[in-house]
Amino acid sequence: MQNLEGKNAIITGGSRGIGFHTALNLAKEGVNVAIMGRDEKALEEAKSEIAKTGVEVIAISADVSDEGGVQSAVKEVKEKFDSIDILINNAGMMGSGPFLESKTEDFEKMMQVNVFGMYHMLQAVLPGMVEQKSGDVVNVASVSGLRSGPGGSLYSATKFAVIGMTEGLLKEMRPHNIRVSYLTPSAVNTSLIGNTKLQEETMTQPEDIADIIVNNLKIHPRTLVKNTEMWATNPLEK
Ligand SMILES: NC(=O)c1ccc[n+]([C@@H]2O[C@H](COP(=O)([O-])OP(=O)(O)OC[C@H]3O[C@@H](n4cnc5c(N)ncnc54)[C@H](O)[C@@H]3O)[C@@H](O)[C@H]2O)c1
Ligand SMILES: CC(=O)[C@H](C)O
Repeated sequence: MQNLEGKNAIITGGSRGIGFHTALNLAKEGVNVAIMGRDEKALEEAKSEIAKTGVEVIAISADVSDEGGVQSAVKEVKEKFDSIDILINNAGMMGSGPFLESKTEDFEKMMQVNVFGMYHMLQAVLPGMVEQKSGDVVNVASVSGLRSGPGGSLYSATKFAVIGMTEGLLKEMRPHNIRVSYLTPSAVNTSLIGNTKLQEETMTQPEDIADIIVNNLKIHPRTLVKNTEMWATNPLEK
């Protein structure tokens, strides 16, 4: 295992849900964290909570689907932290419903956030990791990127794309001593899936995903855990 203390991380969508808990767990390990999101009030609240751990915390308001905004946000982080050692590409949105009732603009928006958002972050952060010959990237996909069902075709298309991009990239980056991996959670108890009628105790909690991310990051850099697939116990996922 490696010690993460003193490393620097960026977490997109770090103001709530999986992103917030991951940022908090990393901070508890002594990692300085930059959280990115769109809601300034939520970001400031998250920042105060994480700062109680004693690490350096930066909160930056940026929309991951805005390439220029991402470039400036990452530049700001690089100016404050010496290096970026860990990138958690977590920001995402979900839309669902019958395919024939879907609207092009809604699908485009979801692609922009879930796929191009990750692409912009990777383009901004990876050159520094290649230069320093080390780094960890975790792309949050979903079990919806492994299989799909009625009403889920468009969200699944974005998550299949995330996994495809990650599979190629991890092989390109491995010779540079950079680990690029992905996670495929099932139903996690966050605002993303809203009112699902699922019982909370049958769902994965965002803290569980954060535990898995941090545990994987602590594994010695010579070994890459390519994907961690998680299953809640609820009936949605049969
Ligand atoms: N909740 C689930 O059941 C579940 C399951 C599998 C995968 N996921 C994935 O986990 C990730 C995190 O989701 P969550 O469940 O914590 O949801 P959440 O809604 O609680 O959090 C999403 C975060 O992403 C941020 N975000 C959304 N659009 C953004 C944008 N354009 N720019 C910057 N930030 C943006 C939000 O502000 C928020 O902080 C998503 O990629 C989601 O697809 C969630
Ligand atoms: C939101 C999501 O990704 C599903 C539940 O797998």
